[in-house]
Amino acid sequence: MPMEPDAGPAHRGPAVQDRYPDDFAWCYGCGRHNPAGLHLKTYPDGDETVTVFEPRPEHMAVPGFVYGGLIASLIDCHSMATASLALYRRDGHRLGDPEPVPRCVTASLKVDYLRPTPLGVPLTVRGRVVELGQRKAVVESELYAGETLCARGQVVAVLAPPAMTPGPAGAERRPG
Ligand SMILES: CCCCCCCC/C=C\CCCCCCCC(=O)SCCNC(=O)CCNC(=O)[C@H](O)C(C)(C)COP(=O)(O)OP(=O)(O)OC[C@H]1O[C@@H](n2cnc3c(N)ncnc32)[C@H](O)[C@@H]1OP(=O)(O)O
Repeated sequence: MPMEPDAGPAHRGPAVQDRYPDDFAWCYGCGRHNPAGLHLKTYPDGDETVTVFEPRPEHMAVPGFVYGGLIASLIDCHSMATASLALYRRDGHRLGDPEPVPRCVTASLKVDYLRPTPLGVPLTVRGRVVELGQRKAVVESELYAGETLCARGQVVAVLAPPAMTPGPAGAERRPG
């Protein structure tokens, strides 16, 4: 049976971030072109999305626990990708289609830190769209360490204006 292009993370098709336009793929959290970035990858999983990331020792808050800013970054980039995928699907596309996935920017990011997040284990972020507008999506994401729910985010994503270009024309692009 042919592999469904967005049938879920088990199939390891393209990640949402693999399909952002090149000019918009420099984000510190998830830009595939940013050599110093975290390179987060978000995959569809049915009506949800999933990102798995194992924090490094330098992502420490206190020994043994993850820095809250990293947790916010995971929820932010994962939720943007979730919103982008929902807008892409709403336009009739599936991940793997040749058209690039539209890029969203974060309008609002709220994170509830429910319990300390341990270092040394992979973290899983799961997200779902709870409101989809013409240019806007509201996404709820949950971050787990193993089976333990450690943080929950609510994020408002807005479609980036298509005509805008990042940085001066012709300039060499640098991350940051
Ligand atoms: C890196 C900065 C990029 C800035 C943009 C550059 C151009 C795009 C180029 C390339 C895109 C790729 C870039 C990669 C990005 C990587 C991810 C990040 O790190 S993002 C960085 C942090 N985020 C910002 O810096 C956004 C700054 N804010 C804004 O630019 C505007 O406020 C923006 C675009 C978010 C909205 O402005 P409006 O004038 O286009 O649209 P309105 O009408 O105000 O809002 C649209 C809908 O969103 C709701 N909304 C807006 N702000 C909200 C808020 N704070 N809370 C709740 N809802 C909000 C509104 O109520 C409205 O909802 P209703 O359609 O009426 O239902």
